[in-house]
Amino acid sequence: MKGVLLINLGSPDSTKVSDVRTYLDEFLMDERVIDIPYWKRWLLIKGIILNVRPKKSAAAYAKIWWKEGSPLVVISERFAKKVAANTKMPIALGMRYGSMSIEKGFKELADQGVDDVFIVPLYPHFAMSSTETVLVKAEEVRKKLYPNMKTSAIDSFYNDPLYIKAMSANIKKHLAGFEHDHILFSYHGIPERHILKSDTTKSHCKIDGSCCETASIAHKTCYRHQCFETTKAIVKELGLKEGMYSNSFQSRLLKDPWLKPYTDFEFDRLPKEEGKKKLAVITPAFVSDCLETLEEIAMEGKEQFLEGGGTDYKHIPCMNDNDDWVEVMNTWIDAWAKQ
Ligand SMILES: C=CC1=C(C)c2cc3[nH]c(cc4nc(cc5[nH]c(cc1n2)c(C)c5CCC(=O)O)C(CCC(=O)O)=C4C)c(C)c3C=C
Ligand SMILES: [Fe+2]
Ligand SMILES: [Fe+2]
Repeated sequence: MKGVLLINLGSPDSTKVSDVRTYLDEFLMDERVIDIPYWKRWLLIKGIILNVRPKKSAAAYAKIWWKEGSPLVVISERFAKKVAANTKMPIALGMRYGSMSIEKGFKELADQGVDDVFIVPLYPHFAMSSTETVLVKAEEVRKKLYPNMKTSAIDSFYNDPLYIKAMSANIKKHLAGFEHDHILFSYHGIPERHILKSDTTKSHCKIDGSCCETASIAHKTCYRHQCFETTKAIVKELGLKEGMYSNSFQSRLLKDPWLKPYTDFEFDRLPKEEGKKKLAVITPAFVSDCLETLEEIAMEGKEQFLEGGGTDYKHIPCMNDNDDWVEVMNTWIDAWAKQ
């Protein structure tokens, strides 16, 4: 029997510093997230980061936490429930990190007699720290616990016309009544070196981004190219004018260079250097709202932009469990099931 496993990133169990530490330990010890030799990662994460970061992150989570739990988890559960209501196929949800694990998701499907699983990482764009680590972990679990199960995975959907249409409709709905002079497309950042590591041709991708407009098979796994393509497609769908929008990358950690321009620098630069005072921010790398959108963009970003000279600011919510997005997922699932 066929079934679907939706996989998102995951959150701590609560905003307690100890729970946040456990979650960050699993997340940051992932070799596809902090991609340095094991002993160096161990010293950096266990010796330094886990002594300071959990307290700071726990305080940030406390600002956005819902009565039902982490917004990312609650929204993903609501989404999965709605998708399940529109199909006869069993639908399960798992998280790459935290207690709502990928193992649990597989078990739920296996218990219902599923032996052919469609894996859907809930990330539109490929990155080694998001899609790849999900697929590697899912394969590890399958091999170890369900060796007779068949699996296949959805392709990155950054330019899928259905995703673009649903995203654009969501943006249009939330922009209504908000007068703006600029739209910032803020994507989750990654360290620049990840772009080179994920280049399957080992020659196409360049740190400076001069490669992203030249067609290449490397773009199948190029996060920056895929982000730019999402922007272009949404711009086309919404008919946005040149000069009225731009891209940036958020959520840097540690000192290495990450993809540029940095979102927090843009919050200062746009009002000061470009005279943009009324800003709408959209976050297409996230299908559900989470710490990085609700705290970093909707709260911290707003404060920074207004302090820097901006006058109006709005974060456009992610698609979350809206009906268009649910319908898109059901269409993809049906298409896979018919193959
Ligand atoms: C080196 C560190 C990180 C990389 C690389 C990275 C890539 C990456 N992350 C997401 C999506 C999310 N990240 C979220 C939180 C988060 N991310 C990092 C670090 C890296 N992410 C940390 C340490 C945290 C935890 C919070 C913090 O301490 O700042 C979240 C939100 C989770 C939630 O519970 O709400 C998401 C979603 C993507 C898509 C990505 C690569 C493209
Ligand atoms: Fe992240
Ligand atoms: Fe590129």
